[in-house]
Amino acid sequence: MSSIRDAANIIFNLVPNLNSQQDTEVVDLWTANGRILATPVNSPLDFPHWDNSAMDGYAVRYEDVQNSSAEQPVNLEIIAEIPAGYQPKSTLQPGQAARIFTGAVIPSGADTVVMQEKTRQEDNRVFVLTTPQPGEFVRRKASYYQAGTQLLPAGIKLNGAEIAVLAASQCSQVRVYRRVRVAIFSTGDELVTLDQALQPGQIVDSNQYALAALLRQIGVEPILLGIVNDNPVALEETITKAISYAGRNAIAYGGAQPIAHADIVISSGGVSVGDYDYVDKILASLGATIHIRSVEMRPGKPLTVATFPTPHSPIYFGLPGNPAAVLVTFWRFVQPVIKKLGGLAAGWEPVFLKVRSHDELRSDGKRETYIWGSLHLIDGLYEFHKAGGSHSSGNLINLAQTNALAVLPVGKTLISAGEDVLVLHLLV
Ligand SMILES: Nc1nc2c(c(=O)[nH]1)N[C@H]1C(S)=C(S)[C@@H](COP(=O)(O)OP(=O)(O)OC[C@H]3O[C@@H](n4cnc5c(N)ncnc54)[C@H](O)[C@@H]3O)O[C@H]1N2
Ligand code: MOO
Ligand SMILES: [Mg+2]
Repeated sequence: MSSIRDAANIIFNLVPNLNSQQDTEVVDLWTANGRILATPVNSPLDFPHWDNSAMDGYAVRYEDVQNSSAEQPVNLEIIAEIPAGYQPKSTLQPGQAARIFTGAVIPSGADTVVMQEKTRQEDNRVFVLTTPQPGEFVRRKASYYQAGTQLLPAGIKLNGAEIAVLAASQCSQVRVYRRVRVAIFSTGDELVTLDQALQPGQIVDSNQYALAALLRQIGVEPILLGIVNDNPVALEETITKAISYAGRNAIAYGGAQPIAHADIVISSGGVSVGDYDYVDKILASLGATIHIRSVEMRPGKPLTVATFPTPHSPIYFGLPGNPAAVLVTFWRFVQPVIKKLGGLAAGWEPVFLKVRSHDELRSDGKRETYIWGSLHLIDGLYEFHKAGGSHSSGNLINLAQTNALAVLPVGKTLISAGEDVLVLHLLV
């Protein structure tokens, strides 16, 4: 049985780097939200593009107003009005000012802006009621970004701020990593789809719905392979299909024939020691290397992670069948793998926060224990509240509304109410 730390190291090191040329696509900026930038972006534009005003007011020569005050205001001749979007036509001479508005180009000769509230205008003259700082309220050309240097690095997620930066630099299309392909299926003779009448002994395959939703939450459209019976032949057929899946986004590697399989295959169930738990056996018969068979964690102990002796092998996750184990192992291992595989250079690792626990938390101390619950903001600080009801890994009912998992390491049997606890933060 691997410790969580070892398992995490082994699993995260299995993740191949997507090829920054072949595993990419060009998308329109309007649809780039949430995608990972595949190549660094430079801009030929300076930001700001030209010296411009940060205020509505008057562009002046600092020299003219350096001793101005409310008692002894300097007054200047207003020689121009410069709204945003216009090119100034004249140069300020000593004793002159230009009426200017936020975002408008600073006229030559001027070096400082006095905000309107610190002035008084009489006809074509402005009285300056303060001494500004030299250069005040001038947004200097290239002071935010110099043309030709790196604007955005590869490997970052494009959200509102990054998309604004790209739009401002007239980047209408961007090269991003292709979406990660993930195939999922469930195993178990007891499983039926949710529209089937339940016979004694049967339950609905909720894991596939859970996994599909978790994947869509991180921008992956899952390949749904359905329910597979506890039957070695059917299982082998499905696993073979999953690892050789030729999907819509077929990609050619190294100029060879297009081979497009899932990058990741996730099954749930059939990885424990029962007579009908066939997953590991089938993986072995297909020549897979099984990197992880079980992990010192609760829930989630019988976790299988494997790869196949094929170029660009998918990573196979055989998650334990219990619904809580599926969610916990997905959040702890699978989600980071998908983010890393998807090209995210940093920030793909699980995030643990130290917060106060509202409730007493207990474990037998034998395995690292993940207790589901929610974070509540109390006076600006997060507090962990344990979900009520049974924490059996077969109970999916009280998993609803979970947004954090409290972690009790091996050997830790009790966290008293009010004590600090590390929680795995689940907000994506
Ligand atoms: N002798 C032992 N038995 C078990 C051990 C052990 O160490 N020794 N480990 C237990 C733990 S911990 C877990 S977790 C489970 C994992 O079992 P499997 O991965 O083999 O999963 P199954 O046996 O197929 O199912 C377990 C449980 O989950 C339900 N299930 C399965 N698939 C779904 C689905 N798609 N949707 C909803 N629920 C599902 C299934 O009905 C079972 O109740 O093994 C323990 N046993
Ligand atoms: O690991 Mo199991 O998931 O404890 O129920
Ligand atoms: Mg089993």
